Amino acid sequence: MAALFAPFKLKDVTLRNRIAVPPMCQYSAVDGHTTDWHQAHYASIARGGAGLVIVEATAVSPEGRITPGCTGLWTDTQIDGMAAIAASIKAGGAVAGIQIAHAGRKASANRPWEGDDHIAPDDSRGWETIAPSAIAFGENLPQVPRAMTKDDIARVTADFVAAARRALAAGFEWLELHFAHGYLAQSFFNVDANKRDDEYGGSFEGRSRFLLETLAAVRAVWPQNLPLTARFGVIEYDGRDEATLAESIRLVNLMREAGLDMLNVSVGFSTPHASIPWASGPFLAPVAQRVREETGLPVASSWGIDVPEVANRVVADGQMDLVMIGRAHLANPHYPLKAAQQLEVARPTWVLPAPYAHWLERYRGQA
Ligand SMILES: Cc1cc2c(cc1C)N(C[C@H](O)[C@H](O)[C@H](O)COP(=O)(O)O)c1[nH]c(=O)[nH]c(=O)c1N2
Ligand SMILES: CC(=O)[C@H]1CCCN(Cc2ccccc2)C1
Repeated sequence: MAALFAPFKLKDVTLRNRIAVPPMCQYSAVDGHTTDWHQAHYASIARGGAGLVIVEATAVSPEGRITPGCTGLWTDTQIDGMAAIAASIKAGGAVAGIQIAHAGRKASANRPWEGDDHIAPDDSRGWETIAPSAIAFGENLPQVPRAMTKDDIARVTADFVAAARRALAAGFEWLELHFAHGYLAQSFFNVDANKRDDEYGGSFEGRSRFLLETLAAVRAVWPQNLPLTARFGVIEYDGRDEATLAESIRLVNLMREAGLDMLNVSVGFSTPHASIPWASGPFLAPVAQRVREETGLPVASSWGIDVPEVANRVVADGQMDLVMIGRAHLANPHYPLKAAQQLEVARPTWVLPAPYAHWLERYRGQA
């Protein structure tokens, strides 16, 4: 049995295999509401055979969006569209997950293919951004955010709780907190982005407070029998990796104690000056393994792990429990079929739903 196609049980949820479609923004929402684009995108990708499909970073408030085209769960009218998507993912045979997020100082930006930069200050499409401190990300995101007050912090944590409730109402069974990629939560933890001198900054405890408080608040409303996970950047590739990793693992252990069920290991993306080893294949797999071994949590990870044999090996070797395979699914929503064929899984076509699998199985030897 190929390790990649072994089922995976977490709390009361069982995935049919170790292939997860990670959250991938579609930038196609209208005032945070999903559209036909999302419905078709998620339904088709879920039919491809992945065990888990996680819906894109979904903002907990309007100012928490990255771009005006990002989805939201900040108001009840956004639930119906998400409920239809969750139902389609389940109908495709995958577990329906969703990631909830606040973009912090990276918010109020143009779509990647429309500049990938902050919306100009005089452009009415944009909005004021907020962050732990009045420090800009830089380069294409030069806008200096407003430093959050304690009331802002309490409100955003409450927004995460409200969004989690809406995600549950929509029928999602897997919730991921977006604590990575230089967005609000990551920036609270990052020593360069967070220069606060109150209890939400400074020491490790201060910089961890927002993440731990928000995790605890969401855990209290998310059913204990359903997975509550977080995507968190444990490394920045900014020259201080060992120190960052040590602190990050310390925080992940505290998250585990606060009820986190799994960590989705990612990169911090807190600075435009990082040296990320993109060309090194599955560069994050050894980091994921270290987190898995030093926290005892199941871990997922990603970044360039799309060759089936490589994806299979990182699971077989115990580096991660789930492989988040993103862009390869944009290129081929039936990626798991290709993986099943290459890994010589029995009756590979049956990773697809019966209306497809039956007829493909009859054409043996088809590439
Ligand atoms: C178009 C698009 C959109 C997003 C992403 C990527 C891309 C390409 N990624 C990162 C993604 O989940 C994944 O981790 C990376 O793409 C790396 O995996 P692959 O190398 O693509 O398999 C991403 N990550 C995340 O945590 N939340 C998100 O909403 C998004 N959105
Ligand atoms: C929302 C989120 O976490 C995403 C938004 C799109 C860019 N993502 C980061 C990314 C960088 C390089 C290649 C692929 C992805 C982060």
